[in-house]
Amino acid sequence: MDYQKYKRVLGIVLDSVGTGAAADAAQYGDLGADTLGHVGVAYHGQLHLPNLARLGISNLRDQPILGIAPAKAPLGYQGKMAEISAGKDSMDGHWEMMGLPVKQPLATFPQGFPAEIIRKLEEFSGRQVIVNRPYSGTDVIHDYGEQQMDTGALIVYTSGDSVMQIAAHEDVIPLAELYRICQYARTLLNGPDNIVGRVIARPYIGPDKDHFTRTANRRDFSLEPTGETAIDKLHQAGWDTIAIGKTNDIFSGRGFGQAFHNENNMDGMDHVDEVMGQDFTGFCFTNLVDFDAMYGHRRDPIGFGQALMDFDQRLGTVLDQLHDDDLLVITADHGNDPGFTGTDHTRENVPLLVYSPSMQGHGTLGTRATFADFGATVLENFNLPAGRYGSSFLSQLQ
Ligand SMILES: O=P(O)(O)O[C@H]1O[C@H](CO)[C@@H](O)[C@H]1O
Ligand SMILES: [Mn+2]
Ligand SMILES: [Mn+2]
Repeated sequence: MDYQKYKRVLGIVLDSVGTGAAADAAQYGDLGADTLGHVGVAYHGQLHLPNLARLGISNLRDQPILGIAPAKAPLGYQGKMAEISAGKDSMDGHWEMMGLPVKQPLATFPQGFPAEIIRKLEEFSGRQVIVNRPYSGTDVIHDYGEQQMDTGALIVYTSGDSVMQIAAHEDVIPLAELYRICQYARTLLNGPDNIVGRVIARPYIGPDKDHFTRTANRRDFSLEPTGETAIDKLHQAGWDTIAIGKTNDIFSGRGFGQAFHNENNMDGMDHVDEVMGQDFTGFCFTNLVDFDAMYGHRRDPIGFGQALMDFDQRLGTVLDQLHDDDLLVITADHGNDPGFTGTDHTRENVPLLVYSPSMQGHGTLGTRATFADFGATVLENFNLPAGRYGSSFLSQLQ
């Protein structure tokens, strides 16, 4: 089988690393949000991202990130992508990248989930449901974790996104049982009345409320993709499709030939190194979730910046390992500005950094009208027909 330019495409999604408010940010209450910009401000010019800088992370912005000068001759091509999905969650972002924007808003529950759903959940699990309203996931285990341990209840909570999250102590509800309960909850939220993007298992450990921590045994039970994605097309055509991290969960595993679970960002980068050592032909789709889960939702710009610097260091190894016929694409799925009010995602454009050592030139890809341009480019590279959304920038990469 023949491909156009690149034998391996390595996509890395820096979860929630937005690069400034989207044109429609006001509709989401997110005017002025700028994840990368505000992390830079929090560091007073001391944020050091040499490899992202070489790839042009500051070049693609109207205002450079504080302390990161735009590269004079950046490596490869850079731009931004705007989102057309009717949401700003991970599922919307990743599905749209793969050609399946979520056009109808999914259900959100600012007042908590309907009594009928809670009743069924209690009946199935034989456990009481507590909380049932929007909450920060770290606050909710601090405030209700001890009650959860004493009673064996399920902490059910949500956010501004279309998510049902279920938290339970690992010693009180074994993981297998928690996952089973989440899988059942999934079946209650597939429509037609309530269509919810994700049910997320949120296990935690620790002796008491001041020492509870969430574990890497989080699992996302996503809605089954409602149409064909670029991953499906690649897989059906016989190309290799590899998921690293949450990407596998986000597509309900559909279309991936191989999948790795990440313990954290550095473990995710270990998997990237491992996969780069494989002789595959196709697409590897990585998600690094710590930016979002550990720092964005916690509104911790210093932690966020440190995670970016840690990633940047690992990126250096990736750049050294790239083959001439590899294409590296670094992007994000939404924003989560740690300098913004609240604890929710922010509607932002996302960076688009595209590089192969075989490139002779460099240049700009502008502001892409949809995240789907990424998937469209991958499809064209592997000689597959374009979907309804997205336009390929493959021919611009010289
Ligand atoms: O506060 P935590 O539990 O991290 O939850 C966050 O994680 C969800 C998925 O990104 C978001 O919708 C938000 O609710
Ligand atoms: Mn995300
Ligand atoms: Mn999030």
